Amino acid sequence: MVDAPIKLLIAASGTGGHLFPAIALAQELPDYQIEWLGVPNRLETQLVPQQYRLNTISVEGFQKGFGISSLLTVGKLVGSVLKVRKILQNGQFQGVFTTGGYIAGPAVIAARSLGIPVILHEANALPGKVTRFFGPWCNAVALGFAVAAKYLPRAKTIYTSTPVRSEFLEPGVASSLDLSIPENVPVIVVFGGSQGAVAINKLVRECATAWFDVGAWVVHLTGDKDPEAESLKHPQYISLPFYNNMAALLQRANLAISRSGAGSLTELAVCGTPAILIPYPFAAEDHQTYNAQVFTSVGAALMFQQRELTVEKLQTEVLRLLQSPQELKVMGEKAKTIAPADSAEKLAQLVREIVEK
Ligand SMILES: CC(=O)N[C@H]1[C@@H](OP(=O)(O)OP(=O)(O)OC[C@H]2O[C@@H](n3ccc(=O)[nH]c3=O)[C@H](O)[C@@H]2O)O[C@H](CO)[C@@H](O)[C@@H]1O
Repeated sequence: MVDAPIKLLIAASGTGGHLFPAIALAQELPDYQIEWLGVPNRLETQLVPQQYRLNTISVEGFQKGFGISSLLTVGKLVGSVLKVRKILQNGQFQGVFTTGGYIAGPAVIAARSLGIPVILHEANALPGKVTRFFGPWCNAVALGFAVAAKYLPRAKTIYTSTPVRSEFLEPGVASSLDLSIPENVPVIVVFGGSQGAVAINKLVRECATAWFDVGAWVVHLTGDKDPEAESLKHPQYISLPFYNNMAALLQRANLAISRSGAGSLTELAVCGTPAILIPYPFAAEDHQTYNAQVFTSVGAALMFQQRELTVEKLQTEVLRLLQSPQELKVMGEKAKTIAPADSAEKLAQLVREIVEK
């Protein structure tokens, strides 16, 4: 008789940074029967492959009020926990994997109250509040950056790095770039996480002419919330709200200008792309600065805080780097030292060890 497949519920929601690592893990577990737990109106409805059934619950705003201070928050949490318990029981799930954030609270409580093991992956150098609070309840907390362990003294932490989408690891993926850019020109990629960054978009549009003048091309991933996204036209400028083949694009790029979300950073590291990092100033507890510091501390990137970054400064730094291929090369090599390529495998191994025990 063939054994029934192991059933795993993946609770990952909201941003590319939370979804892509979970999708990469799911792809590493082809023999598992996987379902998703998300929220009805967030990015998971677009990004989660259809083969994974998406169960949704409403937990919007949960993380913000998470101080156990507001009755409303506690009420919402109890409601969400009950719903997740029902999903887990009805589906007879044997394990839960989560990438943290607001969906993780109810997922962890529901699973642990039923004795179901939970593996949490925390991608950031400074773990989020939910991870710090619920980490000790989990069977293991896998870390995107080793430095995060010091903020989780009571959790069972293990460093796995953050999994990237499988195409990042395919040899020859660079040739799949479907943007018409001449071969020998320097390419600058600009992106602001999975949602785009309007403030960076504005700065870059004001800087770009000087970069075009020295022959550079700019691929600008603006997100879909920038009303001026279409305002710059130039033969060396490609602007898109979102681009899927990041693996090819980051390998082609000579320089990236980016926010410092954990997902973007890990991909930059895997591709060895030198970067100028501009942490999102309103990220919870300024965690993007902590992420960026992992890169600046080894010389893999430069970091500028948005409040201090003027058009002149960004324009000049980029021109300087474009004229210093050796410096770019060294930054790219340093970036590669940060990300081990087998993160998805390691994480899948950890899930198997815990869920199949
Ligand atoms: C604003 C905010 O709080 N963001 C957080 C969010 O990630 P957020 O999704 O904002 O940012 P990440 O850098 O982690 O991930 C962005 C992902 O989107 C992809 N992408 C982006 C643009 C595009 O056109 N195509 C594309 O595929 C990138 O390749 C990357 O995989 O969760 C991360 C992981 O907890 C955190 O580190 C980030 O700080």
